[in-house]
Amino acid sequence: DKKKSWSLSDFDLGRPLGKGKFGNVYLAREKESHYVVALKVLFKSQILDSEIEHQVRREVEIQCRLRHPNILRMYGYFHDEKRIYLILEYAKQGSLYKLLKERERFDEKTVAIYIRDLTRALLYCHTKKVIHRDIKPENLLIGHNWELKIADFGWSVHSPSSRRMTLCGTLDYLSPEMIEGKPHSYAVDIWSLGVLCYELLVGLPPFDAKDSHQTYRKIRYVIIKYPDFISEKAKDLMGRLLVINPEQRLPLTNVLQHPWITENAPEGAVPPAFNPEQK
Ligand SMILES: COc1ccc(/C=N/Nc2[nH]nc(C)c2C(=O)Nc2cccc(NC(C)=O)c2)cc1
Repeated sequence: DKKKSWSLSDFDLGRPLGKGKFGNVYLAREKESHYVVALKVLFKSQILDSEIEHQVRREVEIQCRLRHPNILRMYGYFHDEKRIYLILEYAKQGSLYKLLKERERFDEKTVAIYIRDLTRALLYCHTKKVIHRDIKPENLLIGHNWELKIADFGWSVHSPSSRRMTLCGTLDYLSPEMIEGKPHSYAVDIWSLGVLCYELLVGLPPFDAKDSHQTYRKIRYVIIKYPDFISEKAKDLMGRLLVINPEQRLPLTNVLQHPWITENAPEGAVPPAFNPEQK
């Protein structure tokens, strides 16, 4: 419940789920209800040194307000003298990044389901005036029933924004306007939807290159090669998302009506269970 103020003594701590730059994520169980959560522990010292306090504050205020089946819930937060603790939903299967590494790439029906669910989550975010700005496999978690959850709103902002991004992590998902430091809007999430669709189908991001200059160049001129196993309809959708001019990108509502989505992810279709032995 919202009123309660939480503290570490309310939880039994479990195994570490992952180690991040600013702290670690632990499996945890609330003592009274036995409810299982993920506790993201951030070190205040690290946050103050990196001057990302505003970013953490924004991540909390945004993620606490969002309620959607494909967005990882934040139930609350608390802090002690050294650390900030974010009480997050536990997504059992881990990151889509891990799953993609294990399976190399996914079939078109699975990818269409993930793109459908992600599009619905982004539509919801955009109605709440939130741009995620950092959609990539590392920031997408997979729940108990293999459903996709957008996590890590550390980079999200209230639109419109032209906040300079210190470029950390992969460049592969940056849109042309973000590379040029131009004011950007919701359309950056539409661009990254196209990048993600390609990477899930192929196993490599579309603008992958040996160095960042080549990646920049490929992004700015949208230089993409589609392997021949990609269907015409999938290519058509990606071609309408990976468009230089943000205004000309396919609006999210039209993504849900695209034939590749309606034919491969019909209403009610759910992601397949990935059994470890299924290769
Ligand atoms: C290493 O194998 C793993 C298998 C499953 C998990 C599940 N993580 N689930 C989560 N639920 N809510 C949150 C937040 C998380 C989470 O942050 N996971 C996480 C964090 C950092 C790295 C990873 N790594 C992987 C491989 O998933 C997962 C985490 C690790």
